[in-house]
Amino acid sequence: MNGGLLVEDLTVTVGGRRIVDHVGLEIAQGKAMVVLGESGSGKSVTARAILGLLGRRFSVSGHVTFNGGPLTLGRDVGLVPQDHTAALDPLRRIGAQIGEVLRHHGIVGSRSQAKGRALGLLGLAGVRDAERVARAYPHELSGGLRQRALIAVAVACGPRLLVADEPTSALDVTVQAKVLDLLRGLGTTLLMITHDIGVARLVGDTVAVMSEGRIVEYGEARDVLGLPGHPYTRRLLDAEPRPGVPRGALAGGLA
Ligand SMILES: Nc1ncnc2c1ncn2[C@@H]1O[C@H](COP(=O)(O)OP(=O)(O)OP(=O)(O)O)[C@@H](O)[C@H]1O
Repeated sequence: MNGGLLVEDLTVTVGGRRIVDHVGLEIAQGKAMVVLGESGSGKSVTARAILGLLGRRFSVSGHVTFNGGPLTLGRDVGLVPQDHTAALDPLRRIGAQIGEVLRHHGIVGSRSQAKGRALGLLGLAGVRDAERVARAYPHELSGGLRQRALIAVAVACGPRLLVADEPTSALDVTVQAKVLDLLRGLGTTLLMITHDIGVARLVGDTVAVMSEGRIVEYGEARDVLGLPGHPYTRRLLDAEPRPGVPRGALAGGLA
């Protein structure tokens, strides 16, 4: 593969326990992959291992390449974290937090340049009233706006890969759909982690289903979510609330 993300044979152990087990993933440039699985299946640890963000307690092996070379956090890849309350500094205005990322990476030299650029990034993240949001402290904003602010931070350095870990799980359904649309529309290669099949349907070109640290099923989203081959995927799909379909119908029908 020439472009995109390639993860080969990724294994993570902690305290003698293997929590990610020989995981391989491939995302073509500009495409979106969703890693889907229940809580504790190893999705977040996989994402953090790919980004090199796991602490020393974790032992990590395997290969990660992006566009054929090593992956550099900040320059190549932006992270949209799960918890927008914890990820923003409560004591600093949103504009200053975005500006700091821009200056830290040498993208702008002066404070006034940083300010202008921060407003542009908030606009890109779908914020209509960028001036007001830039002046606000995190607690003055809705969850949806805080998540958009984090997207602005994540895309500040023009990354070609975005990793988003449950980016909309704290948002209500309408805001969730808008933020997912936005992430999808940015055109970067996207790795999204979720336990929500609805999110996987909206975002994924491809879907990898994870259970107990392993990828149990992997393929085009329409195939994996339309006609799942693995019993675990069928159980996940069957637990999805859908109007008019009795629970158990899918697992029973395909088993
Ligand atoms: N710091 C840690 N020390 C020890 N074990 C950990 C640590 N972090 C995660 N784990 C274990 O690794 C496994 C995978 O966790 P992970 O957070 O990747 O799951 P997940 O699929 O992302 O779940 P969730 O959706 O709840 O975040 C779990 O069994 C978890 O207990």
